[in-house]
Amino acid sequence: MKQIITSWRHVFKLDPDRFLEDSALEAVCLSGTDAIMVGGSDGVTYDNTIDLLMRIRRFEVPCVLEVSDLKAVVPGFDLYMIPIVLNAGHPDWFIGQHVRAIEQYGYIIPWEQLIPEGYIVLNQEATVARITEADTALDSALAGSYAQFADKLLGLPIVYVEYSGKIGDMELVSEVWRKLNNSRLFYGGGIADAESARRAAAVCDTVVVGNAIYSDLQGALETVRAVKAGPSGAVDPLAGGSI
Ligand SMILES: CC(C)=CCC/C(C)=C/CC/C(C)=C/CC/C(C)=C/CC/C(C)=C/CC/C(C)=C/CC/C(C)=C/COP(=O)(O)OP(=O)(O)O
Ligand SMILES: O=P(O)(O)OC[C@@H](O)CO
Ligand SMILES: [Mg+2]
Repeated sequence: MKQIITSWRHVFKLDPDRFLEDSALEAVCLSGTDAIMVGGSDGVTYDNTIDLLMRIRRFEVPCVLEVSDLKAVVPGFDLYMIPIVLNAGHPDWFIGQHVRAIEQYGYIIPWEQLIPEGYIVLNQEATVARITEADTALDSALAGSYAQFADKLLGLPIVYVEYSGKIGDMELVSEVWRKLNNSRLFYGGGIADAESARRAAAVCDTVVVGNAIYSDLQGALETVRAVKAGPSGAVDPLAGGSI
């Protein structure tokens, strides 16, 4: 099942702490996106997570939880994404919380459902940067070195360039992508319409769209087709997949 991530080109990230009416959730789940990722950097609780999971489960789209708080780990997701913040200013966000989680819950962890993600956090205004005290002042070369560390030394399946809340430097993203051999590159941050989606899709493996779902649903929905269409503009009927 973990293999499924290699077919993802587009992912919508839904925040359990934000309101989304039923019609909007339906449009997101039926949009043709490859997966729904549930997660946020704060305000995520067991109750708001299970509520959102139950609403998404009315649809067939794969649904994964990005774990940011142990108290909000809900059973029933297809996969559990485990963020490791490579450029965190405090080791808690790289290894500390993870080891404590394993110490506490190791006996019930469904390892075959866990996928680690090596985050490179680059927007210093984002909550995730503040919480993890991330060193966001990286140039392309240094970001590429973090990526190589994650890919070649740690063997992580995903490197995630995170600009949450703003559009990133696509030259830097492209440089990071060139440095990867085995890890997939996820890009997230400020993708809000077809044009920004196309530019990101050209320099990464998987485009993640979050905030736009809440601020401009129509623009967010257009990103699916833009990402899947590829550079020629033609939609690949074989792209995407299901569990
Ligand atoms: C089914 C079952 C019983 C499962 C048990 C599974 C289990 C207990 C597994 C534990 C395994 C494990 C090792 C867990 C790690 C625990 C943990 C809490 C690790 C820390 C994760 C971390 C580094 C969090 C920091 C924040 C972060 C990177 C969040 C990721 C999501 C993100 C960046 C969202 C952006 O959110 P947004 O709200 O948009 O933020 P901004 O405001 O910044 O834009
Ligand atoms: O919310 P946006 O800016 O789209 O970013 C998506 C995702 O990378 C957030 O973790
Ligand atoms: Mg967000």
